[in-house]
Amino acid sequence: MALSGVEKNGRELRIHENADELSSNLAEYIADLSEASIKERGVFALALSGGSLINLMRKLCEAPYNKTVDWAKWYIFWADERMVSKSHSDSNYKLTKDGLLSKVPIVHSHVISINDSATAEQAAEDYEFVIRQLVRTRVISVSEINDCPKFDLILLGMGPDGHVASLFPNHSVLGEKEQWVTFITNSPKPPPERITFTLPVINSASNVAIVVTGGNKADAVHLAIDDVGPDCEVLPARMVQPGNGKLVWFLDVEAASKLEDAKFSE
Ligand SMILES: O=C1O[C@H](COP(=O)(O)O)[C@@H](O)[C@H](O)[C@H]1O
Repeated sequence: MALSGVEKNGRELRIHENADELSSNLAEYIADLSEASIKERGVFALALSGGSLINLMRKLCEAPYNKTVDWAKWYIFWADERMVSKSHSDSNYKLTKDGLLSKVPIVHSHVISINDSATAEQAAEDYEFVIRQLVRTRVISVSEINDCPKFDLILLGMGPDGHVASLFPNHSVLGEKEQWVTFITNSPKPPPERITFTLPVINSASNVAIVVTGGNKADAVHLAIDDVGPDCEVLPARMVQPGNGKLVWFLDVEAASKLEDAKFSE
C-alpha cells in the first residue's frame, strides 16, 4: 500500500507505509533507470549520498536485482563526502562499501571515490577534474542547458534541517554557480570538512531522487515541498529542482505526515 506518482509543485511524491516498502520501491526505480540508461548510453552514472540512504538501498542487493542489474556498466560517484579516511565510520565511501559495493559486482575502477589524503579544497578540485574527464569520454553525459555533467541519477538524503548532500541552510556554497564540486570546512553537522556537488550539478541530472524517512524530518519535508512562502525558497532540499530532469521524493508516512493534502490510500 503506497501513495505513488502524486505530483506536487513539480515533484513526484511516492509515499510508503514503512521503510521496507520504500526500499523495495526504490530498488525497482533504480533498476529501471539503470536498464534505460544502459540501453540508451551503454553505462549508468549514479551519484550517491551517505547517511540513511544506503540502508534504504538494501533491497537492490537482493533478488531479483542482484542478478538482473548489469552491474558491470555502473559508475559510482558521491554527491558529497566527509573529509575523513576511507576506513572511518563517518566516511560515505565506507558506508557504501559495506552496504552496497561489497555485495554486488560493481567494477572497482568504476568507483570514483574522493581522495582522502588531500585537503578538502584539493580533494574537491581533484574530484571535479576526474568528472570532467569522464564527461569528455561520455561516461557522464552533458546537460543541454549548461555545460554541467548530467548524471543519470543522483540519490540524495535529507537532514532534519533540510540539508542535501553537504549543502546546508544559509551556507554560502548554496550560491556557487561556476564550480561542479566545492568544499566546506565549517559543516554544522560533524565532521566539519566536506566536499559536495553544487546545486547546478544536482539540478542538471536526468533524474534526482530525495529519499527521506522518519517523523523527525516531517517539518523539513513540509517546508521543502508545500507552498510555504518565500523564506523557504532557500531551504537546500527545496532548491533541488532539475531543469531538464525528473525529481522524485521517496518518503515513508512519518516523513510525509506534515505534508498538506497528502492522503494515504490503497
Ligand atoms: O551528512 C550527511 O547527511 C545527509 C542526511 O543523512 P541522513 O542520515 O539523515 O539520511 C546525507 O544525505 C549526506 O550524504 C551526509 O553527508
